[in-house]
Amino acid sequence: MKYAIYQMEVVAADPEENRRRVEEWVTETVKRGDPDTLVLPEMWNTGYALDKLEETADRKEEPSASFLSELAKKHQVNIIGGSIGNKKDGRFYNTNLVFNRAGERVYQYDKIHLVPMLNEPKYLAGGREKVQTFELDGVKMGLIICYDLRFPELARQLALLDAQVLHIVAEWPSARTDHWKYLQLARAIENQFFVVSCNVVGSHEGTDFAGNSMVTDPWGNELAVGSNSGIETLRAELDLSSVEKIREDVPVFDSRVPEMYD
Ligand SMILES: NC(=O)CCC(=O)C(=O)O
Repeated sequence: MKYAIYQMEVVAADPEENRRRVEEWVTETVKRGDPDTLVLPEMWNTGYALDKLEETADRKEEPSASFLSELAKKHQVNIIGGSIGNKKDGRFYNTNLVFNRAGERVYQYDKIHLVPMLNEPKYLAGGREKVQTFELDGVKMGLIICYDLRFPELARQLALLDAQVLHIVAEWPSARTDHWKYLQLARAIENQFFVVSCNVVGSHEGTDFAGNSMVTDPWGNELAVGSNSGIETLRAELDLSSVEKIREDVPVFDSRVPEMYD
């Protein structure tokens, strides 16, 4: 499966401009290569201007859901739609959306863990639905959002549901770049699946974002890494047969003793 990842700069509180950037990137990226799956970052519509969500956030995933669905259908490409600032049932959420090549929404997830360092608990409600897998082109996959990466239980839950690829969409600050990179390697190695991440660059109100979007294979090899501060398209091709091979060579899942952990 061929990936293209948009390490973008999000304009805080300007969803229209961000949609323009995403549409231009999707069109150019599909024209220049032949990706199967595109990946966008966290909160790509509103950025981290959380005090402006009343004016800028989607309402029940619109207009982002229709926008992404149309792009997926038009270009016949799967889209891991990062996440969006989203209002539903009177509260704001950090909501992920995934679309297949037919433009069908195959997954939706609200970020569970709210990050205190970016004031999320003051403005957002945390999702309370368990993570699930979804399928794109017959491959089982999972997704978590940024701070969720620090909670290994989520990634393990997805591995136990047989995910072959974990996506992480993020706006991770450069103050903790090492954590961002090492935690991804750990999640890939301990769960023996691919980890595909998409972070942003640029800054908002004194917080610089770390770039370093990554593709890591189930052995912990880095197949692609973005720069610290450049707007970039990362491309990588995943050989999904390596998941089974590595799980045979180092049979972690057969060696588990779940009654000792639960
Ligand atoms: N957007 C985020 O969730 C940032 C997470 C973060 O800064 C950290 O875990 O450190």
